[in-house]
Amino acid sequence: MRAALLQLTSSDDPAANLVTVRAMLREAAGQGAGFVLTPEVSNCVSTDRARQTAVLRPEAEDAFIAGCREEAAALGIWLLLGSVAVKSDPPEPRFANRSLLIAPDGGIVARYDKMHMFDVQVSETETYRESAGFAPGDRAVLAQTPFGAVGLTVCYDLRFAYLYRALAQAGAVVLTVPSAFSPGTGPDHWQPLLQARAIETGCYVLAPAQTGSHAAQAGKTRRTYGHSMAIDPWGRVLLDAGTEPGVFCVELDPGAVTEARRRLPSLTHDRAVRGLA
Ligand SMILES: O=C(O)CNC(=O)[C@H](CS)NC(=O)CCC(=O)C(=O)O
Repeated sequence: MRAALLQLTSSDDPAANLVTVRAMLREAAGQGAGFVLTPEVSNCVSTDRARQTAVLRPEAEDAFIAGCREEAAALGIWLLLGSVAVKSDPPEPRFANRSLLIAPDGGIVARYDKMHMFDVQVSETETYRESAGFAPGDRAVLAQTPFGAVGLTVCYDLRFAYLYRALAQAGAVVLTVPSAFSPGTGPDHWQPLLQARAIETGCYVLAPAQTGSHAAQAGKTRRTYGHSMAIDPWGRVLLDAGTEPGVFCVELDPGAVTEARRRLPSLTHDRAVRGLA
């Protein structure tokens, strides 16, 4: 199975982003990919609440999602919309940061709302308050596919190892981490965390990312770290996409999951943690 990671510099215009993503989906399918993954908030990178309120829609009315489903069906590919920002069901006023897995017939087979909110002051000049705009999800999601069970996560979730362990112990062989990682944390944390999650679980870790300078919003330019990555179940880096947008392919071998877990079966060696109460 060939997977393709799309590295994007999404703008705050969902219609323009759709045109870009559809072209890249065709390029990925042309390169033989049967599973294509996009980064966090592929439909709209924006920190401007008024702009988001104007352009974002509930999932069922979102033209970006509809267009991507149509393209996936036309190409006959599996598609992970790493995440899309969508309006939540009332009365929740905040948006959902939602990962959608789309089957080759265009149907949505799994949806996961990002659980951990990035409420962090990375430095004097870099502060994030994700929970102000987004409502966190409260359940993990494992999706069955012909290439194995896929555990859905998003970006900052990466720092919470228990989620990945639970997904792997529930049967995941692929873990997805679509992201818009911050330039202040990416250089030191992104790759080691992705490798740790792969090593701990014996899963493939697929992490398509936003990259570069996004449209200025409310006077501030949003920057993201890029470096979309694929890690194999032994923890080796299969792909580092650098910082330019593009389509990046990797080969997935289900046998590699079995082999990594045979050599290092730590996933079955859990002990209860006692003595701290
Ligand atoms: O706000 C949006 O447009 C979409 N959401 C994001 O970009 C989120 C919250 S600001 N980014 C992260 O989770 C980065 C985590 C990170 O960088 C780390 O864990 O170090």
